[in-house]
Order: sequence, then C-alpha cells, then structure tokens
Amino acid sequence: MRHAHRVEVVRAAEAELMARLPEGTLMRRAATGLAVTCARLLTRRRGRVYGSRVVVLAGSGDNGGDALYAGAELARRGARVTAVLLAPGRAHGGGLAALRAAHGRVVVEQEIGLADFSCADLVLDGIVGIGGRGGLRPEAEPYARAARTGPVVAVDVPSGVDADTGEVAGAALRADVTVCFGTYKPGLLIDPGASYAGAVQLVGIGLELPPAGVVALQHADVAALLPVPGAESDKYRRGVVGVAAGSARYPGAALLAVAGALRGGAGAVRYVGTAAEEVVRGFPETLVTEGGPAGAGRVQAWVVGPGGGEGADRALAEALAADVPVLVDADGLTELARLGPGALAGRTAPTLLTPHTGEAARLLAGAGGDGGTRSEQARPPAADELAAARLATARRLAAAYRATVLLKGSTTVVADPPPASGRGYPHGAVRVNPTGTAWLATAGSGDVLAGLAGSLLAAGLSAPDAAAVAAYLHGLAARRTAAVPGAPVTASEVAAALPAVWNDVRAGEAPEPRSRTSGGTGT
Ligand SMILES: NC(=O)C1=CN([C@@H]2O[C@H](COP(=O)(O)OP(=O)(O)OC[C@H]3O[C@@H](n4cnc5c(N)ncnc54)[C@H](OP(=O)(O)O)[C@@H]3O)[C@@H](O)[C@H]2O)[C@@H](O)CC1
Ligand SMILES: [K+]
Repeated sequence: MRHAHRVEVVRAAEAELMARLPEGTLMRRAATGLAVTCARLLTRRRGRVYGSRVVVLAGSGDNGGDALYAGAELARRGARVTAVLLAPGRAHGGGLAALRAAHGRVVVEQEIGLADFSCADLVLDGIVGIGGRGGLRPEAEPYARAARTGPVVAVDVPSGVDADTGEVAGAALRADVTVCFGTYKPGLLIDPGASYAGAVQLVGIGLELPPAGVVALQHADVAALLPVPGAESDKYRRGVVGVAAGSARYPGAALLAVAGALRGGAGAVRYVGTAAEEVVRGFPETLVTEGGPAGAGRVQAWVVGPGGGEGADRALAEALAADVPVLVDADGLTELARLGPGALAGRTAPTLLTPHTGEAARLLAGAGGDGGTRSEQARPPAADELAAARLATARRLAAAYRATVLLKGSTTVVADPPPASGRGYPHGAVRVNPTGTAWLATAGSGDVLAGLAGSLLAAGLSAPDAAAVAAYLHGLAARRTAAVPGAPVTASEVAAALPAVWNDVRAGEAPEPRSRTSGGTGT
C-alpha cells in the first residue's frame, strides 16, 4: 500500500527526527536519493553521467537546497550542472556553496535559464516543495510552458502542485519522475497533481509517521481482499447481489451491470427490472424478477440505478428500505440528489454512492451545497470545479450523505464519512485508485463498475474495500483489454477482462507504472 501524509504531519515527524540527528542529515539523505535517481536516468539516456547537461531550478527554500546538493553530487561525477536561481539572493546557502565547490555554474537571468532548460539532458525541479503556497509565481511560469528535450525530475512534489490535495492553481512543472521524501504526498496520487508527477519514487529518510490519511492500494492489498469461496461455500454464503438496473430506453446498462456483478465474486446475481429477457439471453445464470427490489427475494447487497430511467425512484426507495448494503449509481443518484441526504438517514447498513463529478455536483446541490449549508454556496458547484478538487469533493459528499463515496473520473477517490467517534485507519483513510486509464471514460463502463462493486459488497467486503477493489480491478481490466497499449476499450471488453485481471492480482503480477499521459478511472 502506498501511504500519503499531509504536509503538517510530515513537518511534525521531520521536527521530531531532526531534533535527534546532526543538522543537515535529512537533507543529505534526501539529496543522495535524488542524485541516485538522476544518475540512473542520465545513464539510461546518455550512457553515463559524465559530460551530461543538468539544469537545477532552485527556489528559495529547502526544496531548492535538496536540488542544489543533488546537482553538486552530479557535478562531482562530471556532469555539467547549471543552477538557475529563481529567487536570487535567497537560495539555500549550503546547497549553493556545495554546487560552486563542485564547479557548477550559477545563473539568474531568465533567458539563459530558459535556453539551458530546453536543451538539458535532465532538469531538477527544486523551485518549491511542501512549503509552497498558491500556484507557480510569475518568474517560474515560463518553465512550465517551455519546450524541453530531457526529462524533468521533480524534487518532492512538482512545483505548482498542491502537496495536500493535488490541486493545481494555474501552471505547474510537468515531471517525468518525482522523487519524494519520507512519505508520498496526497497530491502525488490524486489528479490533476498525479498527472504532473510522472512515475513517483519514494526515498526513505527515517521519518516515523502516524497512519496515513490517504492510501493507494497495490496488488498485494487487493489480492488479500478478494473474496475466495471456502470448501463449505454455497451461493448464499458467497453472497447474492441484486441488480436493479436498465430500462426500456437503456437495456444495455442492465446487461453491463450484471456482467460486472457476475465477475465480482458473489455466488449469484439476481436481476430486477424491465430488461429481464435481455439479461437472461445474455447471461442465463442470472436469477430474474420483473418487479422491484422489494419482491425479489433474498440478497446480501443491492446495486440500484444504472440506466434505471423512470423506474429509478421506486427501485431506489425499495432498495434503501432493505437492511443490506446498497450501492447507488447513475439514475439512482439523480433521484437521491432530488431527495437529499435525508433519504439515507434511517439506514444502518452501509450505503455506497458512485457518482462522476456531474452527479457529485447534483448530489451536493441536493444536500444544500455542503451538507446542509446551502447559504454558504451562492450557486451549485460546477462539475469541472469538483473534478479539480477531487479529494475535497469526495470528502464533502461522504460527510453530507454519511455514506461511502466512490468519486469516479481521472483518479477515482473513495472516501468514508468522518467518524462519529474515534474510528481511525484503515476506514478513515481515503483510498485513491492507481490503476485508472482515461479510456475508461466510455459509455457503460460505470455500469460494469457498479455491478462489480455491488458483487464485492454482497461477498462481504466493507463499502470502502468493495469500492477500492472494484476501481482497482476495473482500471486494470481496461489496461489489459486494450489490444494495443493506450487503444480505446469498450465496457463489454472491460467486463470480459475481469477474470484475467483477478488472476493477475492473485498471482501478484504488477501493473504497468502509470505513464505521464495516462488519465484515471474515468467512467
Ligand atoms: N519535510 C522533510 O522531512 C524534509 C524536507 N526536505 C525538503 O524540504 C522541502 C520543504 O522545504 P521548505 O520548508 O523550505 O519549503 P519549500 O518547499 O522549499 O518552499 C518554501 C519556500 O518557497 C517560497 N515559496 C512559497 N510558495 C512559493 C511558490 N508558490 N512559488 C515559489 N516560491 C514559493 C517561500 O518563500 P516566500 O517567498 O514565500 O517568502 C519559501 O522560501 C521539502 O519539499 C523537501 O524538498 C528534505 O530536505 C529533507 C526532509
Ligand atoms: K519541486
């Protein structure tokens, strides 16, 4: 599992450790780790470090200090290192002295800096790290836009990305690799920040940290959560998932949700709705009923809403009345937004909401802007604003509806409501999905995800586990399905790829690292 901590938590751990160590130890550890990565990249690119052109963009804080010390280490190995000072007169004294002692060059003119930046074999972005406030300052913005030939290595966090949230106010440096220290930062795992970070490498510096506020599951974590039938299992013990989906207008949504549900580990899928005939034709193993959830018989979890059309209100009401976990998606969410959080107030079983940002905007508007404080919000939030602040959006929704929320899109985020009393990690941690691909933003992909997550709920996973595991498998399936890496995928193909992905995860086959251009788990 990747653990990410907020800046204030990192600062506290740093202070505690620094008090016990000789001055400069942490920065030396950080700079050494950084230089090792840079040397490896240069060797891959040019065959050696010696003679390569390295540019260090150095701001006024310790982030610039890390970059300058790493630059000095590369200069000692024969690299031609130029430091561009973005805040001349305020650069890190020790780092600058080390670079000069290693015969590095120092410039302050922006024109020279930009020319060197564009033709460098490698750039170190040490403009600003976890001490940054606001977006990039004007003197740094040209570097975010300039052409370049070599890779950019961000020091701790790409400059311009908010380390705590992944929000980007204006421009930010686009890195190929980010070397972070002590712990991941939430902004490196959540878009838009994650898409600026490239491949993220963690350098341990000895910090002792409390449980993380944000985590990203990896293969082993997901493998440990997958439901596996025991020798005594029957279909009811494995869990029956009820799917109330599809309508005369959208029968395909029923098929896709059932396809996802059949591959999520539940023992049986029970379908209710108007597309029963099509569902049985497509998946004869499905149990079908033509009414609503109330008369459908025993289930351990409901999925309600995909393609539900005009029948979604009844399906939602009947599903919510059942004392089992309920996943609400698509038209079910539109209906829930109309009803507001009060519709969930009496529930004791878990509720999992799976909105994209457009649905999230409707839900927040339905909750009065921010969980009952409509007056604070002059207008309903716009979907693109919510997408830019994914962590905050998921948390707001979870708090407003007191339900687990899986916010879909570029980096899927799963948030639990704040604890009523002292409930801590792992439930309290927000889970972010590392396997997404922008190709998942395709019709029907959300229906598959809803069925899959509902099936995992029925199999006994908690709402946040079911959501995080479903997002993980769904993203991997889309990556695996593309005949050519990066080619378009369809929702049916994603569903069909789920068994193979399930096997990959159990076999421990690592996913491809996220590329700089890949998106998230959009649906
Ligand atoms: N934590 C750890 O364990 C370890 C941390 N380490 C390293 O230290 C880094 C944190 O260093 P830090 O605290 O000096 O802050 P940092 O990110 O350099 O920025 C602050 C400076 O920038 C300025 N500034 C502010 N906003 C700005 C903006 N938008 N654009 C431009 N400038 C801006 C602000 O000055 P201002 O102009 O606002 O007066 C201030 O001078 C951390 O990311 C990691 O790399 C490792 O060495 C070892 C272990
Ligand atoms: K940086």
